[in-house]
Amino acid sequence: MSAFSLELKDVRKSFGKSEIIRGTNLQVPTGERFAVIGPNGAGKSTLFNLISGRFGISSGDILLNGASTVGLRPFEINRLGLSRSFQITNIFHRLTVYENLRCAVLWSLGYKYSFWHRLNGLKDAHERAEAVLEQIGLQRRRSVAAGLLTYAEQRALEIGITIAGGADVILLDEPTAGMSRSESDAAVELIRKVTVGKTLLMVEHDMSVVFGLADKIAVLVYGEMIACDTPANIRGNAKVQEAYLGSHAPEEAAS
Ligand SMILES: Nc1ncnc2c1ncn2[C@@H]1O[C@H](COP(=O)(O)OP(=O)(O)OP(=O)(O)O)[C@@H](O)[C@H]1O
Repeated sequence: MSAFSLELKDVRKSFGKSEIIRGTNLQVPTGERFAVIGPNGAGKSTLFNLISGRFGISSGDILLNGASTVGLRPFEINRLGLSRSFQITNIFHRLTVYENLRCAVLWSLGYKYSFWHRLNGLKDAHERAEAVLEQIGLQRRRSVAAGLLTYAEQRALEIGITIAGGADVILLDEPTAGMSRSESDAAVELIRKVTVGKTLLMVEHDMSVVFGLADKIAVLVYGEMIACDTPANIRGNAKVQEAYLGSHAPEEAAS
């Protein structure tokens, strides 16, 4: 068993003649929370797309729990234990909150979307969906159509859908984007709670979220990982200050 849930080894990705990811290395130890930060266009989303299998890498290797995922399709990587959030787009707006979660559980079990006729017999899926519903604090909203939830509730549901299948490695894409300060504080607490014992990699622009939640921060600038360190060391890293953080890092971690 690898000590690292996720490893990137000299990963490169080009679109046409443009090299967007330029030899990235990253080791995420099992059970740790990592944040990837960097300026707009640095390649953060591309990196997520490579890790989750949406795009193929041009060269290098990506290991999930010690095994290479190169060449695998997103659902195959998902079945190996990696789940990625998609910023609300994976919510079915006409289904209720509970149905969305049950759907996500069934998807992870391999029922895809042809499961409807078997639903009642699937006690495990029901219990798992109920457990996630409780974890994300939306029990009272269980019968509400997801499209009628508030924005913050939809983002919580999105996190619920991401963790519903029981994946060990969770990728969250800007989980607090568009939230007020108090909503984002609540989201941080939710993420902290649902990722206990799991490995988290998140892309996030809000530095108080990043510094409050991450064990380690990886800084990506123009496709190169210029630093990966604890929040305190990242705050004090002159190279990072110059390339990205400037005066934007919070004075003290918000944890
Ligand atoms: N499918 C694609 N084809 C061609 N170029 C792409 C593709 N996807 C991303 N890029 C380019 O890769 C670069 C990095 O984009 P990416 O979205 O990964 O950056 P980012 O760090 O996530 O930015 P932001 O913080 O603004 O979301 C950009 O120049 C973008 O235009």
